[in-house]
Amino acid sequence: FGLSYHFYEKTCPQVEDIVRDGLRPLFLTDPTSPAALLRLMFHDCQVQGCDASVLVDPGSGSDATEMKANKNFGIRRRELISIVKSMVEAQCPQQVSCADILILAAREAVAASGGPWINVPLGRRDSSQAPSYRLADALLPPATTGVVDMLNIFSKKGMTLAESVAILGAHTLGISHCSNIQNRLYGHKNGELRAMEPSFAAFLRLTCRDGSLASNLSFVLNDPTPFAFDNQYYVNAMRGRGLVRIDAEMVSDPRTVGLMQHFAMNEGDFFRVFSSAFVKLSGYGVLTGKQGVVRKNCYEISTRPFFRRRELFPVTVAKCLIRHNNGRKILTSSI
Ligand code: HEM
Ligand SMILES: [Ca+2]
Ligand SMILES: [Ca+2]
Repeated sequence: FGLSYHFYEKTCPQVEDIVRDGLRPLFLTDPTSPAALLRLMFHDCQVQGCDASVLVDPGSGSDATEMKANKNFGIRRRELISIVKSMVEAQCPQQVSCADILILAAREAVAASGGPWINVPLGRRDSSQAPSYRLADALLPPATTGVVDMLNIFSKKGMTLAESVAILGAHTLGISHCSNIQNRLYGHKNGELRAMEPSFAAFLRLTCRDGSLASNLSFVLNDPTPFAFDNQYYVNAMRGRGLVRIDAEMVSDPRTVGLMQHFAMNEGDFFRVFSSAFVKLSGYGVLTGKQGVVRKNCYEISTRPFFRRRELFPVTVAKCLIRHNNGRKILTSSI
């Protein structure tokens, strides 16, 4: 019982259109949001699988949720998923999981930025438990991740070497905060500065001047075209302008440099391999069938399966009405 390309055929055939039409205007008002949603998908899938756990807010069954993890620094625009979810709920109540909406939103983020349109199977369910921020901090890769650890992360998701190099092409969108590249400028470890093109190193030092306060506020573009999903990330990295360690190290590691070069020259191949990598990442550790729940609000863990809530609904309303009327039985008789 896995994911399917026709999962909502009967229950919400228009779901993919709702997500697309809902997001496009939001992307226009904030062109940095596609990058945010693509990274959000990775950070969800990496912790307890693609189950929308990253969307859960504190105060709904767990007091310190994933977003409290240091490694989730820079994760933003989670509210877009809630906005789209409410659009979907209006047309197909209690059918579509937040986990599926999150994947569809990331797919739209890629397509709307000029990248490939990726056909993704659906049928994920939402977690009914929010993992602790400690688990997120343990599982999300640090900014200092090198090639060996990166390949380890993605081979666990069934990705080939080429797919692992292609999924990092997500860094064609968005930004990195200076705090995440400090190690590359002042660490002098692993010959990192030497590998960097000198004028780029000078530019980074200027943009990310020392000082911890400034470094959480200032940022650098991941590639020269941060709003366009293109292969400039690879072109840029091949020129010694890779930003975070993994971007730079992939052009010096013999296992990955050939693929970096290839994707820099062949955008079509990058798009194709990225698409299959995306499907593998988005299918990682998913809950399906009767596992998990379909949350009503993406930010709230529901403690009971949904049908139980619906059964309880009239009783709950009745109790509230009685309370609000100080026990007078005016309205309650109509229930
Ligand atoms: C070993 C793997 C990875 C490492 C070490 C890594 C590291 C980072 C770091 C340090 C940042 C900067 C965050 C900030 O300062 O706000 C970043 C940004 C980003 N990452 Fe990754 N990343 C990895 C894999 C991925 C994957 C698999 C995806 C998506 C499929 C992804 C998508 C993004 C995007 C889109 C941004 C820009 C976010 C924005 O503009 O808000 N990354 N990454
Ligand atoms: Ca998750
Ligand atoms: Ca780009």
